[in-house]
Amino acid sequence: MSSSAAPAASSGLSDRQDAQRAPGGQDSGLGRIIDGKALSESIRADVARRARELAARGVVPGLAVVLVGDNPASQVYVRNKAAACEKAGLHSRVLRLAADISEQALLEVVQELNRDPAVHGILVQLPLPPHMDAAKVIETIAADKDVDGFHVSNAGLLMTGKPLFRPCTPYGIMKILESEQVALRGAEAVVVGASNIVGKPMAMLLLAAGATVTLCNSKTRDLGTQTRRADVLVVATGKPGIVTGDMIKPGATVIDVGINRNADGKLVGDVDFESARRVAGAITPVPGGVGPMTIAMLLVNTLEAAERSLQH
Ligand SMILES: Nc1nc2c(c(=O)[nH]1)N[C@@H](CN(C=O)c1ccc(C(=O)N[C@@H](CCC(=O)O)C(=O)O)cc1)CN2
Repeated sequence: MSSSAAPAASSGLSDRQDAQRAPGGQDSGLGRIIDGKALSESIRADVARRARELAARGVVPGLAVVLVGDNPASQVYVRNKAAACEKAGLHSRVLRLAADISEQALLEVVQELNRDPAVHGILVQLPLPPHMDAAKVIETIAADKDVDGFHVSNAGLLMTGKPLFRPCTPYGIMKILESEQVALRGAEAVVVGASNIVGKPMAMLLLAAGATVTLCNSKTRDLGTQTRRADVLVVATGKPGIVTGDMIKPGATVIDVGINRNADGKLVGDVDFESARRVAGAITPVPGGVGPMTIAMLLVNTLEAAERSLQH
């Protein structure tokens, strides 16, 4: 990590990052580990409080989760979503469908949920089996129940600066940056990975917050030249170790979205954590960084869908 301790305005670091440096401008040598689990728990507690207020007005927020097939990771995520709902006082319904169900039958399940007034939020767990057109399935979800924020209408609203539902992972990352007091206005933000679920909406949210955004993809030449400019670096490629410490600007905030299992069965991100931590000002770990925030923000989106239902 850099040994200079310039003020936040010129270093590109948050106040908290600068404050963390030792007196005399000496660094500890390691970036701080951002605790996404703790932050997600405080958000979930707030959702629980708001859900109790809604319940007092006669509305229990309801989430329907559709799981097609038996992908082991998806089964865990869906179980965790249902458990998180229950803990926060939200009602959840999990619909488990066989891997060989027809696309038409799945669309009918979604349409039925669209009509159900007790269901405020609907999500179809991804990935879907290969015989399904995921985009078609997502477009079938009513946009005002699309708590994943993946529907083309919600993508358009986000792009034009009037978001209804923000996709949960990028939304969770924005909450992490806010809680870390990272100054985004005028900051250089680099997003590696241009998926519809994470990279593209992430770029939109950072842009809306005033950052200058570079969105890299799998064809970006000399990735390190781009990433080394970043005050805020978000990596979401699904490629373990694609970003190493030498590709990071000293003091940068590094957000690792990757969840990969290495040869030893250990979960690792897309960022090489050990080398990155020697350069970054702060970094999210895997596990315990972005992942828990994804589920917390799903609860927020579901709760807000239910709150909006009272306004109609
Ligand atoms: N319909 C959707 N499908 C998928 C989404 C999504 O947001 N909507 N995102 C991912 C999976 N996902 C949620 O669905 C998800 C992934 C990881 C975590 C998480 O908490 N990870 C933990 C580690 C968990 C483990 O031990 O495996 C962590 O990072 O600490 C939550 C949600 C793809 N599909």
